[in-house]
Amino acid sequence: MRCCSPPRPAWVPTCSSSTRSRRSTGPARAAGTGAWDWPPWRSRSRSRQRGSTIPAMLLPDAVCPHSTASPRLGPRAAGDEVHRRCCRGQPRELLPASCPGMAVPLGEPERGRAGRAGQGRTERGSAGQDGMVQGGAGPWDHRIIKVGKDPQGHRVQPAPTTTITPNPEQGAWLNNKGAWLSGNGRGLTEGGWLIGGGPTPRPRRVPLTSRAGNGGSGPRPLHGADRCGAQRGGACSALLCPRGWGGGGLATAPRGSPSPPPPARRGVPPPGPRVPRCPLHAPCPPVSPTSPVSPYPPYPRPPCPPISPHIPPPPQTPCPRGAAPPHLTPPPPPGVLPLSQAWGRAPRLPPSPLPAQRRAFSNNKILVELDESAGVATMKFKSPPVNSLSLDFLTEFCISLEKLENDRACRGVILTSAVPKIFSSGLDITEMCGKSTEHYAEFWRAVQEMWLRLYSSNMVTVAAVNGSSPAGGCLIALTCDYRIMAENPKFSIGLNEAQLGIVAPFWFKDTFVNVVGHRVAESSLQLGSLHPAPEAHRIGLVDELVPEEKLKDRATAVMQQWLALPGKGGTSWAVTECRNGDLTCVGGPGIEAGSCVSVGTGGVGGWEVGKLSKAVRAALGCEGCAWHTAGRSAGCAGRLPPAQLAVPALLSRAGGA
Ligand SMILES: CCCCCCCC/C=C\C/C=C/C(=O)SCCNC(=O)CCNC(=O)[C@H](O)C(C)(C)COP(=O)(O)OP(=O)(O)OC[C@H]1O[C@@H](n2cnc3c(N)ncnc32)[C@H](O)[C@@H]1OP(=O)(O)O
Repeated sequence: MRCCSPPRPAWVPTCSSSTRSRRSTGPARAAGTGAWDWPPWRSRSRSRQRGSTIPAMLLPDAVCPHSTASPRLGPRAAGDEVHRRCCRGQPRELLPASCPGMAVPLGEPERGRAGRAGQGRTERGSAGQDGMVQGGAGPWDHRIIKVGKDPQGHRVQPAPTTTITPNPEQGAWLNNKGAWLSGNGRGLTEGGWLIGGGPTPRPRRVPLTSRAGNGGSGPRPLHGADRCGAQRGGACSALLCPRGWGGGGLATAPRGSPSPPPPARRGVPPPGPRVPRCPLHAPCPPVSPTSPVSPYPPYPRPPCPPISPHIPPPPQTPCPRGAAPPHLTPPPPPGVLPLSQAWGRAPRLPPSPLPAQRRAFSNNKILVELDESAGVATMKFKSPPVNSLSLDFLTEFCISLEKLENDRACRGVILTSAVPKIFSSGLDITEMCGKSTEHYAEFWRAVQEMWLRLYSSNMVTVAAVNGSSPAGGCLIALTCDYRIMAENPKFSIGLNEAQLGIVAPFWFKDTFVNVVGHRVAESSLQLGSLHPAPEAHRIGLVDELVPEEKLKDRATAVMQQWLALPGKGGTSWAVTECRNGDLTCVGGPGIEAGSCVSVGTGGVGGWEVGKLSKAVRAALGCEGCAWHTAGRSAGCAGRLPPAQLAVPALLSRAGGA
């Protein structure tokens, strides 16, 4: 029986052959032992392909680290507790009866859960993941088992067993979370992801009037009290609860969405007209200082981000980012509509007509400054004396990252410290002794969460290491795309756990190995070495050294370099045509015509541009189909009309992956 997925992300696989083969050290059973690595996550090479790998499985109950059957998490009580919270995010159909998550009555409307899907809740999103559907006894019975991003570029994770019901009168589709889908049955989309058909094992029709929640594109506001799992007695995670993220805004239909207005729910006044989702227009949600049922210990929730005074307040006002900049909209190839025309959405944010817009938000331990014009945020750790990674820090880190992840204006993050001479001292040692088992479990979960979110961020991440960075601090730097360190030899970095008499977790190790190579990692880990900056550079632990006063500028320059690339951080889209069994890029900004375009293994939007391996091409063997890829800042808005896509064919040729 399958149980819960990792704490996050929790995509449900569509195919065992999905992308596992592309991982160097992804989740796998240890040979002969039957044991599973945990957390099931990819590692990456330095020439990583962001978004090209995904967690490829739900974990069986026995290997869920939070389940009582897991040998990894220790005492049963802690396992139960965390497992319950973890599994809260899973469709109940997939939970075993033994799962503590099943303690929540099945009959209860899943409002809090539904609210997770696409409402400010971001899933560690591999940009290249597609929605897949199992089933379909009729043309409208589909079980979405994996989804990706919504049309605005926000990742969504609807419950993996979404049932889609047609609403013929309005020519659209409604899933069992109340989210509107658009499409024609062959190319249904939810949250911007194409879904297909097939027989449904157990189609579940949900009467319109009993639907609760909103799968992400529905009209109901995010921040109502009934949106929060905490309000119904369910577990509410600060990271999951939309109210934990002040900038979530309204979960409304994308601009130009063909979705019809939603039906009124019984007892619920019909919602107002849909308005474009613009974080700057989002009303500040009510924020409760603490949540009694939060799996996190009470902590002051971050205040809502300030709304820039120059942004007109009414949400109905057309978003100033709405129009596509002409110079960024490349001419489409013959017969192919520009993505923005095809779907009525801007493929990316226009440059602001105003002077550089900067926004900042801050919580107790992290200061975030977002330069909207550059699309780059700086996260400054400000938790003196040493920026130790306490539970509070980790929680705020994840919230800040998620905020930025949800912000279309942000495409890259620079991590640095506001504390002189210290980047981060690593895990807060005081969190690791004299606390309850539950606290340990919670703390460790938060450590993993931080790593997972950062590692798999769709934003370009650059560590500007302006001080010492032992252990967990080093992990943060390792988890970024690029590391620049101040060239002060007094600053050191490394995984020094051995010196503390503890062993770096294997995923610390894997991340380290990916950066410095096996042998260097081996000896460094065994000795618990802290490498002075010059040595760290020599062994490849950091990518470059610069004088401390130039660190910021250099990080900014590197970021610009990364963001100029198409794909993950880039702003380009490209269209490919299949000619003679090959995929040929017909061009796009920053993409040379004739270059290969990575199509991953199915799906639309968000794919990175890069080399398309012969193997993938052979697997796809596409003929006469068109494909496109959209960069993140295009908000993954790029979708060709279904008629122009042959995605199902591609998917089937790719083995359903
Ligand atoms: C609980 C469930 C999970 C269990 C998991 C078990 C397995 C985990 C296995 C491995 C993962 C571990 C990862 C880690 O990150 S462990 C932490 C490793 N960190 C260190 O070893 C850093 C130790 N600190 C230093 O080296 C230095 O403090 C410094 C270089 C960061 C700064 O030096 P300096 O400027 O001279 O400051 P001080 O040394 O005087 O320190 C100031 C102040 O800060 C306190 N402090 C330092 N580090 C930490 C820390 N990691 N956590 C908490 N507090 C820290 C230090 O004690 C001083 O406090 P004060 O005496 O009260 O002023």
